[in-house]
Amino acid sequence: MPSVRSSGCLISGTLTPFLYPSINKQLLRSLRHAARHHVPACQHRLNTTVASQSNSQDILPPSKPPQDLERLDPSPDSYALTPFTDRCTITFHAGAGGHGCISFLREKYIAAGPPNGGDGGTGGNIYIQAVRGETSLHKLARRGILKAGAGKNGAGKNRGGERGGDVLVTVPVGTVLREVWRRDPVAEEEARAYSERRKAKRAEEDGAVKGQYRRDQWMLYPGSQPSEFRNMEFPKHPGPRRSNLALVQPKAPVQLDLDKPMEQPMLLAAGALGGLGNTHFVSTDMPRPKIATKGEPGMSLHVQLELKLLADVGLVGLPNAGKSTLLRALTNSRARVGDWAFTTLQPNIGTVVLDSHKGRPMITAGRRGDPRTNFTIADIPGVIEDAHLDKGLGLSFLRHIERAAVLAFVVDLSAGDSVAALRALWREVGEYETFRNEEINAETQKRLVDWKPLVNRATSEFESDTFGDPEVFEADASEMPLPPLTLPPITSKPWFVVATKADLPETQENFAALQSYLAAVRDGTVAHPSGKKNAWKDRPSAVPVSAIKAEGVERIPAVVVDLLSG
Ligand SMILES: Nc1nc2c(ncn2[C@@H]2O[C@H](COP(=O)(O)OP(=O)(O)OP(=O)(O)O)[C@@H](O)[C@H]2O)c(=O)[nH]1
Ligand SMILES: [Mg+2]
Repeated sequence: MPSVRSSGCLISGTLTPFLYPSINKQLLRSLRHAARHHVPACQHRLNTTVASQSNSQDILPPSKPPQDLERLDPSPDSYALTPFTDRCTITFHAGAGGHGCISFLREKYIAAGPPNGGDGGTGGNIYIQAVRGETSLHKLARRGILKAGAGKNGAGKNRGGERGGDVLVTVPVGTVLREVWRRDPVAEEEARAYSERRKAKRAEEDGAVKGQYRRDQWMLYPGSQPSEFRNMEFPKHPGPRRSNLALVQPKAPVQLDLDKPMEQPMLLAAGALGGLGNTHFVSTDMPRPKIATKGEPGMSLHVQLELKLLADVGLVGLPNAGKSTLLRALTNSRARVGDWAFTTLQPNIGTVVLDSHKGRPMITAGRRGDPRTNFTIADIPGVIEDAHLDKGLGLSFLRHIERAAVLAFVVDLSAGDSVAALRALWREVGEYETFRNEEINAETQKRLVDWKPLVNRATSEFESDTFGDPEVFEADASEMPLPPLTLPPITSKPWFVVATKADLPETQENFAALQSYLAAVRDGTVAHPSGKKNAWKDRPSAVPVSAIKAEGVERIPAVVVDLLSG
């Protein structure tokens, strides 16, 4: 019935009386009636509150608007694939400096005035800032390279070049940045100048050398003959120069653990200085210098970014336990839900807003006393038996579990013994922890023997004074993996259990068994399900919910905030 559908969409619009004044009230009423019976097709697009006549309405409590619950049991195509990346490498290029200008005053009756070439502009800086609200590194992973703007060249009338544009890199809170390699042309030049000075000292000839100049350092007046410069005595080159900002740059190799939101951006790589205009080279011998210096080239920094903290809460559960449905019930997430295992293939992050900023704060607890207005939840792919041996989606998602502050074990009350399910989940997590510790130990051993940190190569040259081995430079350092991050043990994290599908019949006994098991763990009469000694067991609790009906989920934020605040 395409005609009815289109008119159904039409009548809901507020502009209808103006656009279609001929449609009388009677006709509108009959169209509305027809549209009500054909809502599903256009309701999605209109986002109206027209009541659906679907079967699901029978099981819904009358107080809830139906569309709120429809999103908890969506059709397979009603989801958004949120891009997600928790580790990436990226190269930052700070801006190069603009060149100095060679110019002379020229006015009426002053045919050949004094020099007035301005200096080149400074290159743009690279800043980094950890902010709340970002949950993934996918935007940076897609860029691969980020360049700050180069400084503009100087101009006549002593006008300096414009500064290059800065780049601000925003990353999620909990990102770890580690330097893989860097190329700092100014440091290389410093090393070169140092070794040349030593050579010159030996030959007892320092200072200006007639007819000898490095073409890559100087700008030459285009109107002159090359022979002019061949016979010219060049002034001493000012040498490699750095901006004062470079002093506040973090020392090489950069290692940053950005685990708190930053109020101000932090400088990562300062832009290079611009070249000097020809006014700087005026002397009695050379009153009208036809030379200026080039701008310094900008530095490059290749770093690895890794999310140490993925989200405040990680949902850990067997496949099909209802994790994605729970995330949809708690947040605005559009995670895919399906009645089959491995519906979720990569983490989905949702944000639970605790305070709507209307009236008094609802919950004012935080890790350092600051008011917490929201927290994030990560829906992670389902864990299966022997996942720690890389079965199923294996280690990749266990890695994500390690990156949550609080673990929420999601067990399906309708799928057999939930105590056994919880223990199976903990067994995998515990095994993974053992496996990871071994991995880190092995890595440390290896690196003690043959791993050299990838330090600033120019600095190492400077120290060794063995300039000029290009082979050392060309080694592809990006291939060299960095050691794994050291993270707090998973078993030390606070945890609780979300018992889902409590709306299904005969789930009460299962939940009662789960509760008594948790009470026994708390009291110490039963060992911690991971089998680890120092595991967290202060106050594990179980929350029964029906995620599909959004019942019982409102208790979860309070439990999470309690565990997050320690
Ligand atoms: N009756 C009932 N069904 C539920 C509930 N929660 C989820 N389901 C259903 O269980 C099935 C699996 O839900 P998902 O949310 O996709 O499960 P999952 O844990 O994310 O699954 P994977 O992503 O494969 O690990 C879907 O058909 C849901 O509709 C619930 O509280 N009650
Ligand atoms: Mg899922």
